[in-house]
Amino acid sequence: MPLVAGVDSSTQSCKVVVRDAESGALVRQGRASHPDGTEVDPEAWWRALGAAVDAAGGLADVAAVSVAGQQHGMVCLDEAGRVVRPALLWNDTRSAGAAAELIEEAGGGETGRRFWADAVGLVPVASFTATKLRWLARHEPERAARAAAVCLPHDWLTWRLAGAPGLDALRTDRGDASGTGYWSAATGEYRLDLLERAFGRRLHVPTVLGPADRAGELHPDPVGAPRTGSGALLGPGTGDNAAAALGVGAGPGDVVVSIGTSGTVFSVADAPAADPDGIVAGFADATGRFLPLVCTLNAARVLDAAASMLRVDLADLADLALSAPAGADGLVMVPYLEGERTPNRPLATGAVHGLTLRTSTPAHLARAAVEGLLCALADGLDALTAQGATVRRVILVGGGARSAAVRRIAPQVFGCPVVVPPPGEYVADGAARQAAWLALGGATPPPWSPTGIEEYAAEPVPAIRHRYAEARDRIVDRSTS
Ligand SMILES: Nc1ncnc2c1ncn2[C@@H]1O[C@H](COP(=O)(O)OP(=O)(O)O)[C@@H](O)[C@H]1O
Ligand SMILES: O=C(CO)[C@@H](O)[C@H](O)COP(=O)(O)O
Repeated sequence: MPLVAGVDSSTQSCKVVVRDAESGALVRQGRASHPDGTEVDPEAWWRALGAAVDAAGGLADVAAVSVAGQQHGMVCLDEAGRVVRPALLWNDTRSAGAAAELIEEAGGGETGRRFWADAVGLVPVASFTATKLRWLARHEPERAARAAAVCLPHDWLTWRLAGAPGLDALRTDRGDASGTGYWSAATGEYRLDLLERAFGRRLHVPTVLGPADRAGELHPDPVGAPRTGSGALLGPGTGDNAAAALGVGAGPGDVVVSIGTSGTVFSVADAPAADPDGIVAGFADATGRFLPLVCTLNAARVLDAAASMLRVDLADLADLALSAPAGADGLVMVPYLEGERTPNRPLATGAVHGLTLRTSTPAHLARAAVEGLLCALADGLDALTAQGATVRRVILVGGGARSAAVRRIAPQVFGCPVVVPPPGEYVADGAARQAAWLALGGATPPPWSPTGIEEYAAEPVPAIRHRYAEARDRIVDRSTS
């Protein structure tokens, strides 16, 4: 049976799975950490990929490899293919002013937002690649002058696995291209005029491949990546959310909620989204369809922060949260710890409301943290529904789905059944499924589907969301002094 490999180069770490192409059975896996920070030298991803591949027993025996990665990160390359500066990641908010400028230049307000939504399915926020290019052009003109090409984290890693064979060999896919702000999921074409509007001139961009197209071949000895072997096919790869949809096999009525560094809420759709409010991003998926998506900046790290404040580990945090009553007796946490993208409040800080003697306990704070992060995602679920998505059930994935409290409180907040696949790497799995599609051929990906799914149901508790909605806008921006 042929083996295939899938990579998830996400914000906090790199994960590699090796699976049987036909059955999808897991054969081996590995992971390695990424450095902290919102700007990262891509070489650190390359080293982590090498370590994760090594931990997964190498790639010498695989028939195909696909890379999925964190979306939107700006990787600028010079004529010789060297990075011109560390990549600015999706959660770097320094380009918030650039986003506002791009909307203003398109007519401002509702007119400007509608222009961008109609053109590329997105309204600029700090996360998107186009706004990062504007920031680079304005703030680092010398580095900007050296840029010859721009690509995304997964494009760059795929290109390195192919041996970095010149800028013309850069490849991407619809899913990740749709998060740049200069490629339209609706038309399937680049808008290089918008890239030029953002950056001041055109740059070379990767060729956009179809869902099971070949991006190249694994180089026999890509420098620094141990035991890769050679000759395996390279898939087009995709953004991490599109890969997760493929990994869990999301179908009609399924909304995927991923609680990783980002919180994302998305579904697979037959038509592109164009939300002039900018809440729902009109991405493409990894099967030739579309992926309307809402993304928050604050998700699993809200749990990390609450656990650290309470000096407990994540398992104890979950126990504490479940020991407090639903609604935490009115204690509400608005979890904008890194500013926020949805709603677009890049300078916002988090807040805790409703402190009384009764609610001043570790259990109440733990509960408020879990409920706050879920309420922010529930707002995303409402926005997705308003754009036409049907929510029969939520499929919960990402590191945060390992929390028993998140799993049990989620149906109370979302108001629908929540299913949780067994703990796993669904982004890497989606990439592996894409690689299997390439290796085996056919009109659709091989029919892998996760087994051992657990279902969580609970009576909805609308008071949790009402109380959160009252507190949501009572926040203060970060001090800039
Ligand atoms: N048992 C757990 N309970 C709560 N959170 C967890 C648990 N295990 C891992 N996490 C959190 O998951 C996050 C990483 O999730 P992951 O989906 O891998 O993120 P990313 O893909 O953005 O790198 C970390 O912030 C980590 O604290
Ligand atoms: O910006 C988005 C989606 O628009 C994020 O979802 C990134 O793609 C990062 O993902 P994680 O590392 O949190 O999985």
